[in-house]
Order: sequence, then C-alpha cells, then structure tokens
Amino acid sequence: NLRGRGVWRYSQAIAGNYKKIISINEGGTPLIRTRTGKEVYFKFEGANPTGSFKDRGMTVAISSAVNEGYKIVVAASTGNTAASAAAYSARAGLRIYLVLPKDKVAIGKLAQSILYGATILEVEGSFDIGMKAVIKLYKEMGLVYPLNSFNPWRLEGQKTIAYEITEEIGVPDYVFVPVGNAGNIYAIWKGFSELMNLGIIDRIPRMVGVQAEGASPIAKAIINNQEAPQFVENPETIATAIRIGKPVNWKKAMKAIKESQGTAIYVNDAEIMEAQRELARTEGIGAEPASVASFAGYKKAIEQGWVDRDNKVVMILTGHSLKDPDSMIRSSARRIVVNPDHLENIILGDLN
Ligand SMILES: Cc1ncc(COP(=O)(O)O)c(/C=C/C(=O)C(=O)O)c1O
Repeated sequence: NLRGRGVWRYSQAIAGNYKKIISINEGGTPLIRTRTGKEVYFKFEGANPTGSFKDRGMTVAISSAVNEGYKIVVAASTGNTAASAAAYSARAGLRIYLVLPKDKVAIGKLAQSILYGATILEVEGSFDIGMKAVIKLYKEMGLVYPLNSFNPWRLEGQKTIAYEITEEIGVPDYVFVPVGNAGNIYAIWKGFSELMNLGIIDRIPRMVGVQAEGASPIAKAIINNQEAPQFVENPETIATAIRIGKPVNWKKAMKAIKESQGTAIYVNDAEIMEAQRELARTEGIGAEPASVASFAGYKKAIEQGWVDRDNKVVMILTGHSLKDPDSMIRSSARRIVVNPDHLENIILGDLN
C-alpha cells in the first residue's frame, strides 16, 4: 500500500541513484467525493505543503539540482511555481531567483515567495516575458538550474496524481485539468499511460484541458482542429495562475489530449468565479480561481451534454483558495454591522 505522504515512494526508481532527496512530504492529497453521491471527485492539490500541485514536481526537480551539484536555481512563474520552488530551495539551501510578472501575482503566492526567502525579479508584462528571459538566462549561464515545467523532472513528480487516483478509485472516464503552461495535463496523462503500459490498468481516462477564455491558445487550437496553437500576446483572466499566452508544453499537452481521445475547452471569468463560489458553498472546498477552472469546465461539459452525471469524473483542484484572498473577498459576502447585545435579531429576522 503506497498511500501516505511523499511523492518519492512512487519515484523510488528515479531516486535510486539519488544520494539526497529534498521532500516536504508532498503528495497523498485528498480525493474528495462530491456530496451528490455520484462518482464525481475533486483531487484537492491545495493540501500540498505550499498549497498547490507544484510541490509534486518540485521535490524531484530540486533533488535533481542538488544531486547534480547546482547551487543556483531560477524559475519564471505566475505564482505557484514560485512559492513551491522557493520552499524547496530553502529546504535544500539553494539560492533562488524568481522572475514574476509585476503586479500580476496573487498576493498569497507573492507572500510565500517572500517568506521562503527568494530573490524576486519583477518584469513588466505577462508571465511569457519572464519565461522567455529565464530560458535565455539558463542557456547563457550554465551554472543556473531551470525549474519550469519544460524541465522533465517536474513532470516526473506531477504524474503521481494519476497513480494516487488509480489507487483509490481505479480509472475515471474523464479527468478535468486547468491548463496554463500545459505541463500538468501531460504529466497526469503520462502517469496513466505508464500504468497502462505496465498492465496495471486496461484503459486511460479522457483528458480534458480547461483554459480561461482570455488565455486559451490550446483550447482554441483543439476546438478549431489546428495542429499548433496561436499564441496570445496579451493573455487576460482573473485566474492569474493560468494567465499564460505561450505555453511551453503545448506540444505535450496536445499529444495527451489527442492520445486520450480527450478535448480542451475554455471558460470565462464569470464562470470561473461562479464555480469558485459554488464549490465552496456546496462542497465546502476552497480553491483559487485557476484551480476551479476544472470544475467550471466540468459544469460546462454537463450542460453541453458530452459528459454525463453518471460518468466517473475527477476534477483536479490545483491550488488552495488562500493563494488568492482578493478573489474570495470579491465573492458575494454577507457582512452585517451589528449591535453585539442583539445578535438574536439577525437570526430571528432571517427565520421570519
Ligand atoms: C493553481 C494552478 N492551476 C493550474 C495551473 C496550470 O498548470 P500548467 O498547465 O502545468 O502550467 C497553474 C500553473 C501555474 C504556473 O504556471 C506557475 O506557477 O508559474 C496553477 O498555479
């Protein structure tokens, strides 16, 4: 029984020749069944040490950097890769430089990156400008180790989401994944494919990528049956974690979607914010806007009729709600200034 915490119990093969493993007991996250009783589940990656699925990949990538003797690591990020990279670098004693889009990172993630001691380099414009700068930097400076998800070690950790789902409920019909830089949907597909190649399962789920309408190059390429996406110069969405116009892993993501007979769709900001509220107020689960894109996408698929309520479905909730407090405060709050001596009036008023 491999259940429990720590991605490494799955990746022992990788760790075989590793002398040092950097782990904060990531993985082993809750698979929460919807209260409707249907075979519909939420894989809550907000339960990871820094509150997102990124920790699964970071334990492998940072351990790889340490075992290969690097002392300096870098990452461009919309926030969660930053928070996770900063935590694991701190644990490994590595110096980390984060390249973030100025004023576009949700406050929780920026706060984490500061707390864990990263050097934060802020660029004007989108995440993609930072991503391009990091690729240029690591090509010019061999002494820096890149942590973004074109680094295959990241995906070797993130694929364990598939292992955990299969262990608990077998193979779903569909897995809904929010898509930004597009590494995670490929990693999860890779995990299921490996289990099938090993004969542990006899089919893999249809992978459904969900993007924010204002940052949906992959979804639009799939919908329009194009081989390659049209990159988005100025991606815009309230779901800042997936405000990415030029996904570095677009080829891998489209392979995963096609080979699994899946698809990719987009949802707008209003649908994302409605999904965040509904998830919190009906299921008691708090997830940040990009994270609930998977739920918004599922709702749309049910509405459009190509997914049935009796299908076995898993939605990956990729990040905790506390990452983006601003998004929560915008929800329809019920806040009443009261006379503390007469709280009963409010409740009686509601009951009448
Ligand atoms: C909550 C949340 N949900 C979904 C995604 C998309 O995953 P990918 O498609 O694998 O990129 C991200 C990605 C964040 C970053 O890319 C970053 O932190 O730099 C995220 O934080």
